[in-house]
Formats: sequence, C-alpha cells, structure tokens
Amino acid sequence: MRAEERVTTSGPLRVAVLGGTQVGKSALTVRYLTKRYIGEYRSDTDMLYRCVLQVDGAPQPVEIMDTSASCQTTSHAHLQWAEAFVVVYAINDKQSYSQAANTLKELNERRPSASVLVLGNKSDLGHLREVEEVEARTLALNHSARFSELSTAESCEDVTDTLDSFMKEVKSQRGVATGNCSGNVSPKQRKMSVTRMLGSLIGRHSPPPQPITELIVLDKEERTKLVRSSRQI
Ligand SMILES: Nc1nc2c(ncn2[C@@H]2O[C@H](COP(=O)(O)OP(=O)(O)OP(=O)(O)O)[C@@H](O)[C@H]2O)c(=O)[nH]1
Repeated sequence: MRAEERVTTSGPLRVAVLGGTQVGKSALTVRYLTKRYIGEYRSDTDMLYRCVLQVDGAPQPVEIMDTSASCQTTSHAHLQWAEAFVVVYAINDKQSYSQAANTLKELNERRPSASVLVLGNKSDLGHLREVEEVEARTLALNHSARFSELSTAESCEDVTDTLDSFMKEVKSQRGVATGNCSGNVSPKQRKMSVTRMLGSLIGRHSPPPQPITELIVLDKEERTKLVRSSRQI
C-alpha cells in the first residue's frame, strides 16, 4: 500500500467531493446533507462538513469535504485526507468532463484502492448536453468506479439514493461499523454553526437543517494541517 493509501480505518468516513469549477459540488453536498437546493455558494475555499448519517441502517460519523475548484489538478491534501471520492462533472460542460477524466487517472495512480463515484450533474440541461452518458459510464467502468447521472437541482431523491448507496459501499469497504466524530482539527480552524451558515443562505424562517454537527471552512494552510493530523491516527 502506498503512503498516500494509509488512511484511517476507524473514525469518521472521509469523502472528498472533487470536480471542475461550477459543476455543482456545493449544491450536491448541501442537497445531500440538508435536502435543500441552494443556488449560489461561496467558492473560494474548501468546506468540511462533519455529521452523523444513517449508513446501512446505523449511525455513522461522516466528514465530507466540498473542495474548491481553484486548481486544475487534484490537490495532494485532498488525495491524502479522503478515503473515498465523488468526482463531479456537468453534462453540459465538456471541459469539466475532461477534468474529471484527469482526476480519475490521478486517483488510479495515487489512490488505487479508494472508492470512487463519478457523478454527471445537471441532467436537467439535456438540451445543452456535451457529454454522452454512455461515454462517461464507460470511463467510470474502466476505472472501477461507480457512475450516476442526475440533477441536483431537480431530484433530491436521486442525490440521496446515489450518495446513500455510495456511503454504504465506503463503509463496507472499510469493514468497520462505528467511529467517532471528534477528529483532529486545529483549534485555529474557523468553526461556524451550520445552522447559522445555512440560515444566512436560505433565510431565518426556514425549518432547521438535518443534524449536521459542524461546518468548518478551510483555507490552504488549515487543509494541510488537517492532512498532517489525519496521518497521525
Ligand atoms: N441546471 C442546474 N444547475 C445546477 C445544478 N446543480 C448546481 N447547479 C448550479 O450550478 C452553479 C454552480 O453550483 P455550485 O454548487 O456552486 O458548483 P461548485 O462546483 O461547488 O462551484 P465552484 O466550487 O465554484 O467550482 C450554481 O449556479 C448552481 O445553482 C443542477 O443540477 N442543474
């Protein structure tokens, strides 16, 4: 196993959401965690969501990193930190698909045992389609990855079903049913209540979101520290 493959086998499931710019990574993550669709997000930084989800019928601590698409290549930190990856492209954006293909190649080389889901988002924009489903499905198959095409905007159910079953696969690959959500996060990391964060996005009078325990906004330095501390587990 390569050094980059040495990930924790207990504790929270760690999933990184990767992909090109504006493909819907944040919309997908928030849709999955809160069931809500929110149109616009800040995009200059990584967001780390810590939560407890029902995975395969049992509570499971999970950390999902919604990465910022500011760099072309997948960052070393993301590759080391996560044990599973959701690689997102938009079906109406060929360039985002090429980027997803490069990411798959990189994952194949550096994290060959990781679970990977290739996700073609924005299927509601079929009239603007630039990526054929069969082509993307074949690419995923060639990299032993799962594949799904969906619309985060239009179908909460598809997002939930797809990511629930991916989480189940990640958990079963690990073979551990429990973990803890305490993690190893630098005290300097800015923590903000997700209720407050989402409250400002969706309005104060909306019902409270699903039980997300914590949202952490990571800058580059903080992300590096997180990876360093995750290696010490
Ligand atoms: N039509 C359509 N638009 C979507 C869908 N999902 C997301 N969007 C829109 O796509 C744009 C980008 O969404 P984000 O979630 O911010 O994308 P991102 O990949 O996190 O963006 P960056 O981090 O800035 O690269 C927003 O305007 C969303 O409203 C979808 O399923 N269909």
